[in-house]
Amino acid sequence: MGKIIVNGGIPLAGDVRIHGAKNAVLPILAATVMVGGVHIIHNCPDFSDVVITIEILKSLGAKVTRDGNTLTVDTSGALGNFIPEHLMRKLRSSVIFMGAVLARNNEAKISTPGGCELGPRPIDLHLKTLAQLGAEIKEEHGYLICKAEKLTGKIIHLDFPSVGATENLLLAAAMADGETVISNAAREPEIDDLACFLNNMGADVQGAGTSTIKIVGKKELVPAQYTVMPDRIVAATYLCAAAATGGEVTVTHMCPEHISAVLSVLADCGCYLFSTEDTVLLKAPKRLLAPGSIKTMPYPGFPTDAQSLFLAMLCCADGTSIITETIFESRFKPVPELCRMGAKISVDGRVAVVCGTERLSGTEVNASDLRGGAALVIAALMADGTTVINTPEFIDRGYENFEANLAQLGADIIRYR
Ligand SMILES: CC(=O)N[C@H]1[C@@H](OP(=O)(O)OP(=O)(O)OC[C@H]2O[C@@H](n3ccc(=O)[nH]c3=O)[C@H](O)[C@@H]2O)O[C@H](CO)[C@@H](O)[C@@H]1O
Ligand SMILES: C=C(OP(=O)(O)O)C(=O)O
Repeated sequence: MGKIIVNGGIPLAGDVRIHGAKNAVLPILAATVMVGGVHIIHNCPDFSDVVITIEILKSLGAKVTRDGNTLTVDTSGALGNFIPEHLMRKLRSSVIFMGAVLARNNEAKISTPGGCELGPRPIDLHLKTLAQLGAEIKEEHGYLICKAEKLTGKIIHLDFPSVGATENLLLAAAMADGETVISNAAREPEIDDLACFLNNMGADVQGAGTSTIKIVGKKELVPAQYTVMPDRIVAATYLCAAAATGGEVTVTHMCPEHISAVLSVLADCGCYLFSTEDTVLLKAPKRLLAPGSIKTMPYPGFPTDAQSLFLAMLCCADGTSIITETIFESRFKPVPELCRMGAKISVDGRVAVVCGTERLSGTEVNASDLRGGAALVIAALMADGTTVINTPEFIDRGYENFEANLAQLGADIIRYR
């Protein structure tokens, strides 16, 4: 088990470049199996969720090579329809292979996916809506056996705008017979990115990024070349780290429009922000102001994936912040660890009340999920003294060169593997 050691109290300064988005690249890589041939994926970050997705692709028969941030994925031989449970359980996006493999092979055998433990994460909406397109799905010995002689386009209403269910539907509908219309679709930018990749493969997807998506099924697709969008949650992470430490940081190669809700709260906290098309400069005040209340919502609302980051950042703000988590049942896991560092946070169900304190003090804490782990690093950067963060492997799921980037911004941070 590795650890991250941080000596806090240094305001971050400088520039940091944002890598490709985890939640975009994973479904895009899954979509490559829909048609045999050589796909080239640029701006593909190198972290453990991508490494596992590559293992899944290989288990299906694909050949994958990396040259810097470009992946070449040859899916000519990716005719497998079985994904072993030990790979499925390592990440959430493994479930998107269901739509992809079904579209190519009319058959898929997978187990339920993993991902961060944030409370129950059922896949009932994925199963229900794929069944509406004509898939028959049975559960046997812990595996989901999915079969579809033929997938047929339908008008489908999602009871909740689930990101993953929208993605699975996009893939299955892209090669179905006829037209599919998804209403109450998820509007996250990663959905639009996946749709753009599918359209590069010759699919006909219109309206992605809005709540109504129309897909006209195509009999054949072609391999594609694509550049993955920047990671909006990673951008939010560096901005929060800069704000928490009273720093001045420019985040580059990002899309400010994707994090409008995050930028608006940072401005309420007293930060000066200057955005261009693909950069954000943040100058933080000496002490942040508590922004009042934050409520996580589906896009374009405040992202649940940024909630833990703000929770940590606001521990030392002037005033009381109320954070309501509406997407996941159990996403306040870093709270006990932050309290051990001196934070004053009380949680009642889905609401956390953070009473800003003057200072946090370093101690030994345990990361237990991806963003919660990043949040502990933010707390450590603003704390007095030394903080040891155990199990940083959770952070490795979705951040490339995290400690090196923070060190580049002036942080005193070391990673032991
Ligand atoms: C790999 C990836 O892209 N992960 C993101 C994706 O996760 P994911 O795709 O799992 O998120 P969903 O939008 O599907 O889930 C949101 C909520 O809907 C519920 N639900 C979902 C599906 C379903 O069939 N039944 C059901 O009840 C979930 O339990 C959760 O409470 O979107 C989340 C919400 O923005 C983000 O936090 C994750 O980072
Ligand atoms: C919850 C997250 O990821 P996943 O859905 O892959 O667990 C996340 O990226 O914060």
